[in-house]
Order: sequence, then C-alpha cells, then structure tokens
Amino acid sequence: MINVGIIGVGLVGSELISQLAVHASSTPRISVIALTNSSKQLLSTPTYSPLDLSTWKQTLQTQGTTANLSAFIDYVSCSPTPAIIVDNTASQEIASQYPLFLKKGLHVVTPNKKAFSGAETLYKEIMEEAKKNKKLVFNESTVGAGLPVISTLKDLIRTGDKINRIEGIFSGTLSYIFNEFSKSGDDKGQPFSEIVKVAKENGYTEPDPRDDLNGLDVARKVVILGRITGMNLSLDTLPVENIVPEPLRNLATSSEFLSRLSEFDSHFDNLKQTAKNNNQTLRYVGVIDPIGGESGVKLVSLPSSHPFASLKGSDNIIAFTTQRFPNPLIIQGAGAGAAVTAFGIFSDILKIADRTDS
Ligand SMILES: NC(=O)C1=CN([C@@H]2O[C@H](COP(=O)(O)OP(=O)(O)OC[C@H]3O[C@@H](n4cnc5c(N)ncnc54)[C@H](OP(=O)(O)O)[C@@H]3O)[C@@H](O)[C@H]2O)C=CC1
Ligand SMILES: N[C@@H](CC=O)C(=O)O
Ligand code: NA
Repeated sequence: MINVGIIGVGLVGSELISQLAVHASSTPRISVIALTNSSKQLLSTPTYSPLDLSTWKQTLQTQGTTANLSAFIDYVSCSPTPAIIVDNTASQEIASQYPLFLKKGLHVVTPNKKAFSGAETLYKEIMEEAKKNKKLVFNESTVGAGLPVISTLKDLIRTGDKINRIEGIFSGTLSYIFNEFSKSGDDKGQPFSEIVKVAKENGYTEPDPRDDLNGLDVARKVVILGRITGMNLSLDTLPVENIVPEPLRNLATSSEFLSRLSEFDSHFDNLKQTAKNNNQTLRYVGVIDPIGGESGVKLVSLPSSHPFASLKGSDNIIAFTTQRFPNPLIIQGAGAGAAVTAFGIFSDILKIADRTDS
C-alpha cells in the first residue's frame, strides 16, 4: 500500500483524481489520504484512511480546513506506509520544498517544471536528497505530458548510448496553434488570436498562455532534457524566441492579454504569408545540442515535407538522434491536455508503488 498526498487539484489534479478513482478497484494499493489547493486542504479521517474520491470536491468545499502546507506535509510524511507527494501546481514555492519533502521521507511525483528547469542549486539539491534518503523523484509529465520522453532519454543514457541531438515540438499549445494557423495549402484560416483562445479552452496552455507564447515553457523542457543529458543548460542563457507581441508582454492579467491579442492578428498573418510564399509552414521548435552547442528555442519555417510540418492537433514530436539511432528515434502524440498529463503522473505513481511494494 502506498499513500498519496496531492497538492493542486485544478485541471490536471482533478483529472488525476478521476483516473485514480476509476482505477481504484484494480489498484487498491494506492490510497489518496490528503489533498489541497491554495486555500483549503482535506486530511483523511480516521487518520490515514483513504479519502472518498467520488465526493472529494464537495468534501473539500464543506469540510476542508484552511490550507497549511507544513501541517499537510507533516501529516503525509508520518504515514505508516511509504508515501508520495504529488505536486500538480505550477508553483515555485512548492517546487522549492522538494528537498524538504525528500528529507521527510516522501517520494515526489510532479508535472511542475519549475524545480527541474530553474536554479541549478535547487535541481542538484533535489537529486542529492533523493539519493541520500533513498527516495524517488519522477517527473515524466514535465516534458511531452504523458509521452514517455524522460523515461526513454534516461534509458538511452543509462544503457550507454550517446545523445547527439534532441529536437522537437515540445509545446502542445504552440503545436496546436501553428498546426491550425499555418497549414500547407490553407489561405484563410481562423485568426491567430482565436486559435490561442481555443488552445486555452482545450486545457493545453499554462494558466497564462503568455508562458507558452513567450517560449519559456518550451525553454524549461529543453533545460530539463539538457540537464538529464548532462549539459549545463540554464534559462538565463538559452536563446529563446518570444512571440508575445511587445506591447502585450507586461499586461497585468492573462484575460487582458487575450482580449487585446486580435490587434496583432495581421502581424502573425504576415509571418504565415512569408513562410507560405516559400512553400513552408511555421513551427515552434526546441533543440538540445550537446555536440554543436546550438541548443535553443525558436519559430522556424519548415518545408511541408519535414516530419514536423505534418503534425496534427496538440501533438508533440521528439526526435532523439544518438549513436545507436543515427536515424532518429521518434516519439509522437498528444503532448498537452489534462487526460494525457494525468496519465503520465498516474504511471509515475505506479512505478513508485511497484518499487516500494514489499
Ligand atoms: N495542462 C497541461 O496540458 C499540462 C500541464 N502541466 C503542468 O501541470 C501543472 C498543473 O497545471 P493545471 O492543472 O493546468 O493548473 P491549474 O491552474 O488548473 O491548477 C493548479 C492547482 O494548483 C493549486 N495551487 C497553486 N499554488 C498552490 C500552492 N501554493 N499551494 C497549494 N495549491 C496550489 C491551485 O489552487 P487554487 O485553485 O486554489 O489556486 C490549483 O488547484 C502545471 O505545473 C503545468 O505546467 C504539465 C504538462 C501538461
Ligand atoms: N502548456 C504546456 C502544457 C504542458 O507542459 C504545453 O502547451 O505543452
Ligand atoms: Na513525458
């Protein structure tokens, strides 16, 4: 039996709970004993009994107490059986506490990119504390949502392959936007601003879509993969192309941004037309380049014969060129959205449960 405490019950967290609830009969060894959002928390009663996952929303509303992270962590870490903290927030404050969670004997599973792509000191501390305390940290959904990107990269490396280049479309949001906006043979599609709104409605974007359009979300994924590859990448130095129109970058809220984005539809139409005049389509790519030192994130024009040009929906595509795979090993599929992100988190939880089962 493994006990789970969930921090963050928004889009992804709620979907994870639904998936855990559906599978509760086949995986009764996983038990959610605590959950919290930024205002309220629910700790199970009697102590360490499983929460009822079919009524958690209502129970959090009616019986939840004021959120208190340290009390929450104390409760989960005193679990009589091994326990996991699942961080489904995008919070730096929570990410900064992973070393503490590990010191307290908790495993960590998360789709939150902050800890693995921010300050290198935090990243190193997490790796050291995991090792010292013999605890596991799994973050598959931080890159390509549930697609097996991180596990594949780690398997290639630990079996002795040499990574020459990783290149891909790492953003479900930017994939969806440019797949819809810049299709080969398409003269008049929806305006850019409308497509961005649909990407948000579909649950692909970060809470503020500017965190996708400014390239930061892709840059974080490039840093995460680069660090696993052994490179010293940092958000401070990685070249990143920000496609948020300058006058909209400092608006206070994402809704103001979305309401004004249509003022720049003609700017994006011009970019599309220039690519089209050369029989090309626009795609937003990330590159991890351990050999050539050309890692970065940018909007490029690609010929329609290029494999990245024919993507559909919110698909990600990640191509690993290695010593063993001179023709790249390619992973492709939906790389954003609650269902596929929660799938990656759920499978990480199962991996820990498998390893801690006695
Ligand atoms: N959407 C996707 O396709 C993908 C998302 N991800 C990642 O998944 C994570 C979650 O995304 P998503 O579900 O869309 O985000 P949401 O904004 O929908 O949900 C975030 C949740 O975290 C809670 N939260 C925020 N800060 C704190 C805090 N300090 N303490 C406790 N709870 C907190 C929020 O509570 P409250 O509502 O009270 O503020 C909310 O319940 C992000 O890191 C995102 O990058 C990764 C891959 C794909
Ligand atoms: N906003 C991100 C969500 C997953 O990381 C994306 O669009 O890929
Ligand atoms: Na993944």
